[in-house]
Amino acid sequence: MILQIDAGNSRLKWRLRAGEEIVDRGVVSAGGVFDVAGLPRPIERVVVSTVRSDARRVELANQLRTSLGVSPEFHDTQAHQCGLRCGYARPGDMGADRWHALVGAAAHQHPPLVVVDAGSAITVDYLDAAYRHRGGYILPGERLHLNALFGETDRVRFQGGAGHSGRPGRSTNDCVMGGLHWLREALADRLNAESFGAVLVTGGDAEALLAAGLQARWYPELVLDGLERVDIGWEPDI
Ligand SMILES: Nc1ncnc2c1ncn2[C@@H]1O[C@H](COP(=O)(O)OP(=O)(O)O)[C@@H](O)[C@H]1O
Ligand SMILES: CC(C)(COP(=O)(O)O)[C@@H](O)C(=O)NCCC(=O)O
Ligand SMILES: [K+]
Repeated sequence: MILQIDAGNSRLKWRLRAGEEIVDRGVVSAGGVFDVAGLPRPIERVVVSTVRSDARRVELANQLRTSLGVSPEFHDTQAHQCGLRCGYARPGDMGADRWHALVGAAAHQHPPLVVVDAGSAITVDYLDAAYRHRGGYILPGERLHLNALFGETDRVRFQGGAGHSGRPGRSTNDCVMGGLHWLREALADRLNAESFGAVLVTGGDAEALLAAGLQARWYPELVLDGLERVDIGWEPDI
């Protein structure tokens, strides 16, 4: 079996593939322990897409090697791979999750397309009909947004809560949660107003963006879908 890992800044997402079948999958939150020892065996290979630091990459590799006796294969952004061309002058600077999400999107949907990954950061990337990455945007994700308000102010304190009245807030909590909803709606409206191509959304806050009106197809494991295509050398039937 092959263990596929998407190690983001907030959570580690994984799934175990045996041929055509996904036999297990999971999410490990920040600070949580990835109980690798408890996974079904045998695991012959481990492939990883990660945006974490080199030190955290080494830590993950050591854990996997110790627990599974397998050295993970890390896949990073490439200038040209799976028929796609990266729009960065320095491809290695672009987060591997963004690159793999683009590959995964191209495998699900003929471009032109837009990929939105609502993770620790919200990323938006554009792939044209010739499979060329035309660049993108990086914004703070919801957790970072709320952490910044809490951490960088003395008096903005809130409990959270999903509901949004649609009216201006009359308490600190409602102002904060309403403001978060405003940002979701603003991003959804901005993307809905574009006509670049189909929008695909992934990431831990994807459902919140969809609930705020984003018109997009939801692929919860888009990064892992792309990592898998990179691993098997997939190419689009252009
Ligand atoms: N249990 C959770 N732990 C952390 N973030 C979560 C959780 N559930 C939902 N989220 C939301 O998902 C976002 C992180 O999404 P994710 O795609 O896992 O990020 P990354 O790929 O950057 O690790 C956070 O901004 C947070 O709002
Ligand atoms: C922008 C990101 C933090 C998003 O990662 P995530 O939110 O999934 O943890 C990640 O793609 C990254 O570290 N990128 C490096 C900078 C760049 O892509 O230009
Ligand atoms: K991500």
